[in-house]
Amino acid sequence: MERLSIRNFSAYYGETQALKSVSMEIPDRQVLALIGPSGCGKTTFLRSLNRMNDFVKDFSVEGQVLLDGQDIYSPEMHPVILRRRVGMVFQKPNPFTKSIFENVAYGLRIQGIRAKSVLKDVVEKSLQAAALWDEVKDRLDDSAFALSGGQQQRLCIARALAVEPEVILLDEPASALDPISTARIEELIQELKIRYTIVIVTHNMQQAARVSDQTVFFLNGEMVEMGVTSKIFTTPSESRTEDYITGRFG
Ligand SMILES: Nc1ncnc2c1ncn2[C@@H]1O[C@H](COP(=O)(O)OP(=O)(O)OP(=O)(O)O)[C@@H](O)[C@H]1O
Repeated sequence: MERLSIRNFSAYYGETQALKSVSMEIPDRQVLALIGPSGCGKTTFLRSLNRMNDFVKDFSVEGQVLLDGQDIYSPEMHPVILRRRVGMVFQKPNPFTKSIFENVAYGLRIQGIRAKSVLKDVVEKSLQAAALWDEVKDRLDDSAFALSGGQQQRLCIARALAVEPEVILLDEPASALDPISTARIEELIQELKIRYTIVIVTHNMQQAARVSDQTVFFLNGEMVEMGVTSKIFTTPSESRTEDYITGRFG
């Protein structure tokens, strides 16, 4: 079953068209990797899935993004609730200037949840799901900035998980991390897909091949091809995909 359906979706920054009538079905509980050369529209596409682009002046869209059948750009969809359902983790870890505990509890606090027992429970579960609990359980009151970059990124993932999203968007989540931290994030993605739908932008083709079930290749705002990752990386249907993955351009 698909979690997200994208139908003839175009996006514009003013007059500049960044996405050209993209259509795809994003299945539930799988990892979808978005690949393509710089400027092809990967980030624009990712940020369109939880309306992060609403903050960009003169940004506009055409077509539809359906989350469980509901158009996320319809007036009935509240962007704050949408972003709770479709969480996002950015390229550079961006913890808040708060304790480890309060970073994870943040989303619940803004929902008005105050009960200590509930907060503690959710913080522990989220940190466990983000594979960080064992490293931080004895110092939850320390500043988030006392953590390493890789730990901070897992903290940001825990923060996203705490509000129980359905979809997690990852924008090059490991590009600022060392190889060991990167491997941990990749392992974590494999664990998370049991429960969540994951969409990841990556410049690292080996990473896309390792972590994703399906891969989509973008070029100049156009979706060239989408398919099972092993097929895209071995026998793509389109010569433009082949040129890119074999390093002939991009
Ligand atoms: N805030 C913005 N204002 C105007 N144009 C933008 C903005 N953000 C992106 N663009 C343009 O939209 C197009 C797609 O950019 P986007 O960032 O989505 O590409 P990308 O594939 O994620 O690139 P990269 O791999 O370099 O991050 C580019 O032509 C870019 O210049």
